[in-house]
Amino acid sequence: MRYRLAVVLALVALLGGCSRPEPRPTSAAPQPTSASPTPTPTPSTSIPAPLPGFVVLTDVDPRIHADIRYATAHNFVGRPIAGYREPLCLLTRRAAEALRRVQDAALAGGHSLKVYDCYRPQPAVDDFVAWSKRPDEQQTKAEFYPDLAKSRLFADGYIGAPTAHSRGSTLDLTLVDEPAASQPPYRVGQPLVACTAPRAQRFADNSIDMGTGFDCFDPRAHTADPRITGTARDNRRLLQRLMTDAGFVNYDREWWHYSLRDEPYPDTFFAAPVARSSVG
Ligand SMILES: C[C@@H](N)C(=O)N[C@H](C)C(=O)O
Ligand SMILES: [Zn+2]
Repeated sequence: MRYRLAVVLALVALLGGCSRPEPRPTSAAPQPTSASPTPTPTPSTSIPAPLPGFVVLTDVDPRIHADIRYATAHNFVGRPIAGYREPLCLLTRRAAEALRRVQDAALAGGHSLKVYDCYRPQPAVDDFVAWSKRPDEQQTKAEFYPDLAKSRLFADGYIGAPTAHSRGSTLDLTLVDEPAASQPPYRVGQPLVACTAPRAQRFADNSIDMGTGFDCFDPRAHTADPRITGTARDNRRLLQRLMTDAGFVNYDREWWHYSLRDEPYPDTFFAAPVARSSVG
């Protein structure tokens, strides 16, 4: 009997990830109107497993740029995040192929996509949650959440646990000019500038101007924030049109966050690390 149970558990593990009910926004957070990425944490153990039907985005479309921030120290935590073993964008094949169509359209207009984060393993989400409970660790506040208390980051919907990213068809991205301008490397300890500062002052990301930097936890990052006008507003709208035309939905609190509407794993949150060895 015990043996039979073990076989069943092993089969579940082999099928990959763990299935959960569709996440809901936390009651503390305002309700997002689209692509809700602020679900209620669901207690359960995620099973590291190969990622079925996932691909490395650059294998599907090598023209797409990548700056996988959570594999580096240049993110809101200030160090590489658990589970990011390699700086890769892993996605379901369906999402990657949809992005290839977005890239075709972006290139026709003189732009290219640049991805910041794609599939995010559950251990990375756990790392974010653990970090959020250590109020003393705020070395990146000046850049990433200059006007928001760290204690509000999850409650206000800027970080999700669990997150749609763990289902493999959600990603964070921007547009760069093509050919892309070079970007200075981020050096740990360099002076930090608020992500809400004008483009010429904040970190010199080679993104076209989106009105704030990436992972800027501030209402100015809300896609339709009325303070974002002119070129930056046009650029957000351009990204939104390109992505929407290919079947993605924007999260209205983050101009960079998109989910494939028709995702293949709407209920499954994966845990395998971000590494080439995790894809089939
Ligand atoms: C943390 C940020 N890049 C992001 O993806 N936020 C949403 C809300 C998420 O974590 O799902
Ligand atoms: Zn995101």
